[in-house]
Amino acid sequence: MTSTTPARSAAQLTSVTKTFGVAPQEVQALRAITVSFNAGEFTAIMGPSGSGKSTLMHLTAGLDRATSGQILIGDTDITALDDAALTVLRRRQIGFIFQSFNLVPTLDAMSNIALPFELDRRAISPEERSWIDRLVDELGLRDRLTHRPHQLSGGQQQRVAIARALATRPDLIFADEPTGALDSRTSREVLTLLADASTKYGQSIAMVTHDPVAASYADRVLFIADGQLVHELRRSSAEEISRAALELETRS
Ligand SMILES: Nc1ncnc2c1ncn2[C@@H]1O[C@H](COP(=O)(O)OP(=O)(O)OP(=O)(O)O)[C@@H](O)[C@H]1O
Repeated sequence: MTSTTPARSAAQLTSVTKTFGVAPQEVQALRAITVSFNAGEFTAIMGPSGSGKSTLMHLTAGLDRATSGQILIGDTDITALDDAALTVLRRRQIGFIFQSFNLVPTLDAMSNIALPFELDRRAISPEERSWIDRLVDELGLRDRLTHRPHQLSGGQQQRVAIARALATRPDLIFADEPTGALDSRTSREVLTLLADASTKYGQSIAMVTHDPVAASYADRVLFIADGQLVHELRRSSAEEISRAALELETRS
């Protein structure tokens, strides 16, 4: 993308708040957050434990509802959608990579990868088939396709989860600590693949991580503290990201 091309927003949050529970026990998990995730951009989300990272991701992905504010996915205001419409939008436009992989234990690797199509009750087109073939090869899963999750290593399970999230080429991908369970070599492969998905295929990736090395693969890093956006860095080294995180922690 050149600097003259206006960035297309894959998701836009405006003054989004999220409150859990009721007074006097209520928790303000997000406090009037305004942020956009552009198409083709890889964003890392960092912040201390309990700062609201997962909540931000879950609301933007339509897995939970905001207390107030507006969330656009593409041009659609998801805060105005009913649950059925939200489920369809999520299935078609959003991919998830959870820390726990969320693979179906009774299905083999290929069936897990094809699950989003199955759930959407549609056949895989020839074009999609060749894309999936490519993912399978790039992720080194070719000789593991008939294995079920318990027959795969943690890193292989994570790669199946990543192939599944990318298979339908969703506009937006959310990843919660995607490299948490991986060794450093597999982590690098996974992060490179996520970065490629954004640059080569225009997908918008939002990744929650505690790891400055993982965050250094992103185009920008958002720092959240106490439910608010407190800092943002453009592409930075792991050292710069660590330093910023440390400064923000000592400030609070
Ligand atoms: N379902 C819930 N009910 C009540 N409080 C919640 C709920 N989910 C999150 N919270 C609270 O909201 C705040 C933000 O939580 P969140 O999980 O978004 O933080 P996080 O930054 O992702 O933390 P971590 O890095 O530890 O995963 C925390 O104080 C948490 O206890």
